[in-house]
This record gives sequence, structure tokens and C-alpha cells, in this order.
Amino acid sequence: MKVLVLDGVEEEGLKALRQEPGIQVDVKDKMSEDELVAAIGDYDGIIVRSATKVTARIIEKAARLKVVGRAGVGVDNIDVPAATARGILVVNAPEGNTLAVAEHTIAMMLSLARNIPQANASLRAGKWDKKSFMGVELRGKVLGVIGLGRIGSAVAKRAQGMEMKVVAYDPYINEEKAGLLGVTLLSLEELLKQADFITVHLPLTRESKYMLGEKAFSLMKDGVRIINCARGGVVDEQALYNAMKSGKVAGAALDVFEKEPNTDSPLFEFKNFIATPHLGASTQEAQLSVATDVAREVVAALKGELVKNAVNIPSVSPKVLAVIKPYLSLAEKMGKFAAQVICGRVNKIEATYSGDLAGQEVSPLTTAILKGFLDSILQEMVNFVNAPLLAKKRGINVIQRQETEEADYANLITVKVKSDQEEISVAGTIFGKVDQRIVSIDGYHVDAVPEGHMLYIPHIDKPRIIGPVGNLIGTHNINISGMQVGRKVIGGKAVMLLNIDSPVPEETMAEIAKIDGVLGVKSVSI
Ligand SMILES: NC(=O)c1ccc[n+]([C@@H]2O[C@H](COP(=O)([O-])OP(=O)(O)OC[C@H]3O[C@@H](n4cnc5c(N)ncnc54)[C@H](O)[C@@H]3O)[C@@H](O)[C@H]2O)c1
Ligand SMILES: O=C(O)[C@H](O)COP(=O)(O)O
Repeated sequence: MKVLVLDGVEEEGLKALRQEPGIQVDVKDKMSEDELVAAIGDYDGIIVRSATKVTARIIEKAARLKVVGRAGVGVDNIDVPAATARGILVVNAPEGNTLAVAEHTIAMMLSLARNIPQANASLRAGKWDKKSFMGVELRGKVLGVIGLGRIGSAVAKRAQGMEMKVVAYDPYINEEKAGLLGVTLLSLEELLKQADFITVHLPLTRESKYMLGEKAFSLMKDGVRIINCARGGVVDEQALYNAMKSGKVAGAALDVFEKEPNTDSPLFEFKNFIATPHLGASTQEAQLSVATDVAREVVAALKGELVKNAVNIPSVSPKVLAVIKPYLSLAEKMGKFAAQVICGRVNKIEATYSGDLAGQEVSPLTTAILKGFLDSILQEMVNFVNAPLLAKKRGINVIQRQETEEADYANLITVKVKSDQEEISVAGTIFGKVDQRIVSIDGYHVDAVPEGHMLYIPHIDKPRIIGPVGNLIGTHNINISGMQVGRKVIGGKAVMLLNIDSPVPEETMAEIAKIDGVLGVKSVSI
């Protein structure tokens, strides 16, 4: 397998990739979109920082690509929906650069308070000017943090160390977490009114775009100072320009711009404006850490293992993973089984979990059912990334339920599939730690191991069915390794489930279907 590494990702951190047998690592400084479109077809993985844009055009040509790794937090340079649609995993390294950005933010705030970049430039220009650079102290000032996530929280802690009062706006954080940080949660409007310094630490989204725009600036205190080490576009640069021109804003520090690289911003005309070229994450420690994290994630993704920091599949905590892991394969097999026995156009898949699975995070199991189901009926690649999207595109209504009532089994997964012709249900369980079983089909009890080749034969419960079926299969020299028959009432409908060592030819299937009392015959491969 081949992995392309761009954007100067820290070499030392790539050890996990380089040490993995069977993975070839190609490191390049940068490539244009056209160059990448031409080259990407050869690669199974790509790792970037923020400079390379992994566009839909590139993804379209990525015939072998399984994973895009981002050595950092923001994935706004990666077309995640395009990757998802093609079943390509996107992973990032969200924790490794938190402190680097928090410290950069504090450095920006101190630089704004004490005019350090300007005084440095003046002195180097030959002036010993003590009058022009009167500063302000941070102690006692109010810092408004917008976005109290990893970086926002780390900034808050450091600012408190300098005796600032920290207030925050983050509608997705609860009072308890803010309380533990000693931070007062406010509405955005109230924060804008109270803060002496405002720093933003949230992703650029439809909601956050131009959050600090004309209206927000009009609500701020005169003499406010602004810092953006998050994403260009959270602060409206034109509105900031106007607010600096009018004197409303006493200073601003940007590490990020709406358009990057940016070497000629109109904001450069202001002496009280300082900027760095997207350096927030640029420390030796952070780069080593994000490169190491992303390299490990890419290796895991290429080996088909579960990854920790997937952006386009729900992340599962190690604790939850330990509980549901044994069921992932069973769930996928049940999806495969259902896909091969149902007739007609499927419009609904309902997954019900009970017993030990009742109180668990089971959505990865539902995705596994969809993956198994769609894999059996689609030509295109189906995986944990694109299975829910493919189901949605095919108009399949996916329902997930959990039942808390006491069940017959310690754990049970029931998959009900509805088509325009029929509805079937398959239930499976795990005995002990790993023993997978299908325990019921349409409510008929069986006890079959879901693996290899199987035959599913609904029939009428009467003599001279099992024998002739066995005979026909035996005549073709096919070994039967397991046989299960389930019925509800004597003489009523029954189901037969056979494990066989090789597939049954079409002609034999047709002969079985002709046996008096056989209602149908389906071949299943798991
Ligand atoms: N300058 C750099 O080099 C650099 C480096 C790393 C990260 N970043 C950027 O910093 C930002 C924050 O990173 P993080 O790791 O702290 O992310 P995070 O996910 O831990 O925190 C983001 C916080 O923003 C909050 N949020 C989201 N939308 C919001 C909204 N509309 N209003 C208020 N709050 C909102 C979330 O609830 C969350 O608490 C990201 O944009 C990231 O790309 C920049
Ligand atoms: O989101 C991030 O991690 C930062 O913006 C860092 O970007 P960089 O890796 O290009 O420095």
C-alpha cells in the first residue's frame, strides 16, 4: 500500500507508518490540484496539514484511496462529504496541537496588550521610543472566549493564571463544565458587551461565519481587543477593518485569514494590527504529536481496524468499543443474511437490540448491519463510512430500537427488513464470548452458525421434505455440516437452515424448489 504525505508533516511522527511492513511512504512538500488529480490513483492513503486542499476533483480520481489523514484539527481543507460518498475515511489529530494554539493565543493577547511586535520593529529600525508603546495590564480584565472546547478551555485556564476574569459563549457546553473551569457562561450579546479582550476558538460553520461582524462590533466595548487563532471567516475582516478605522477596536491579532496565504490584507495599514501566518499549531511538540497520532490512525484505517478520531463515522469510546466489538461481525453477517433471503425492493431496515446491548451505544452495530446488507447487493465499495449514506440514497428508512424488557437471550440483535413484497426478521446472539448464532428467522427458532454457504428453505412441516432435500444435495457431492429446522405448530409453516461446504448449483436449487411442500429456497453466502 502507498501513502502520500504532503505539507511538511513532521517526519519523526511518521514512524508508525514507516515501520509498518507493506506500506510505502512518499513524502512531498506540496502538489497542485492538477498534480494530485494525476497522482492520487496510485495511493491508498494521503496525509496533509491545512495547505493542501483535498477537493472533490481529487477524490473522484482516488480509485484506491481508503483514508485521508489530517495532521491537525480542522478538516475544512478536505471535502468530507465527497470522501464519505466514496467510502473514504477521514481522520484527524484533534488533541496534539491544543496547547500550542492556546499558548499562541496568549502570546497574541500579551503582544496586543504590550505592543511587543511594534516596539520590536521600531527598535530594530533604530528608534529608542518609549512613549509610543504604552500598554495595558491583563490582570482584572475580562476575557471573552467564544467556543469553550479544547483550545478555548486551555486559553481560559491560562488567562485565569494571569488573573483575568473569563466569560464564555458556547451553546453546546453545559454550565457544569464551565463551572469546573471557573468560567461564566454568557449569551453572545452579553459577552460582547462585557469583554475587554475577545478570542474565538470554534470551527468555521454556517453559524459561526462572520460571527464577529458589523453588528457584533457595534455591541462591543470601546477599546476592545480581538484575537482569532481559530479559522479565517469567523471574524469578518471588512467589519474588523471598519471597527479599527473608527477606533472602536484598540487592537486585533489574527493568525488565520479568510483567504490564505494572505500577504496584503488591508488590515496591515493599522499599527495596532498584528498577524502571524497560521502559526497556531507550529511548535515542535505539537507537530510531533499530531504527526504521530495521524500516522497511527492511517495505519489502523489501512489495516481495517477501528480508528479513534474518524471525522466521517461516529467515534466510539474505547469503553463502548470493548462491549460492542464482538457483535460487529455478527451484525454485519445478519445484514448479509437478510439481504440474500428477502425478495423485492427494500424500503425499511429495523434493528432492535436487547439484553446486554440495551443500554449501549449501538449505532456502529446498525451501521454494520447496513454494511453487510448493502455489500451483498451493490457493486460499489460499501464500508462503515458510506453505508448509512448509501442506505439513505436508496430510500431505505433505517430504524434503531433498544428494548429493556427481560429477554430470552443474554444479548439479542433482531434485524427486520421490509420490502414492497414481504417482511422478514432474523435474530442473532452471541453465546459465551464469541459464539455467533442465528437463533430465529421470522419467529421460527433455529440455532445456526452464520458462516460460509447456507441454504434457507421455508416449507410445510410434513414428512418427506428433509430427506429429499438432503438427498438432492448429497447427490451433487455437497457436504452438509449443519441442519436446523424450526416450526411453530405441527403441520404448519416451518423453516430449514443448512450449513453446506460449497455452494449449491442453480439446477439443484430449482429441483429443491420443486419438492412437494417446499415454499422457496434461497442460497446465502456469508
Ligand atoms: N491556528 C491554528 O493553527 C489552529 C490549530 C488548531 C485548531 N485551530 C482551530 O481552532 C478551532 C477550535 O479547535 P478545538 O480543538 O478547540 O475544537 P473543539 O471542537 O474542541 O472546540 C470547539 C468549540 O466550539 C464550540 N462551538 C461550535 N459552534 C459554535 C458556535 N456557533 N458558537 C459558539 N461555540 C461554538 C463547540 O461547542 C466546541 O466547544 C477550530 O476551528 C480549529 O480548526 C486552529
Ligand atoms: O486545524 C489545525 O490543526 C490548524 O489550523 C493547524 O493547521 P496547520 O497544520 O496547517 O498548521
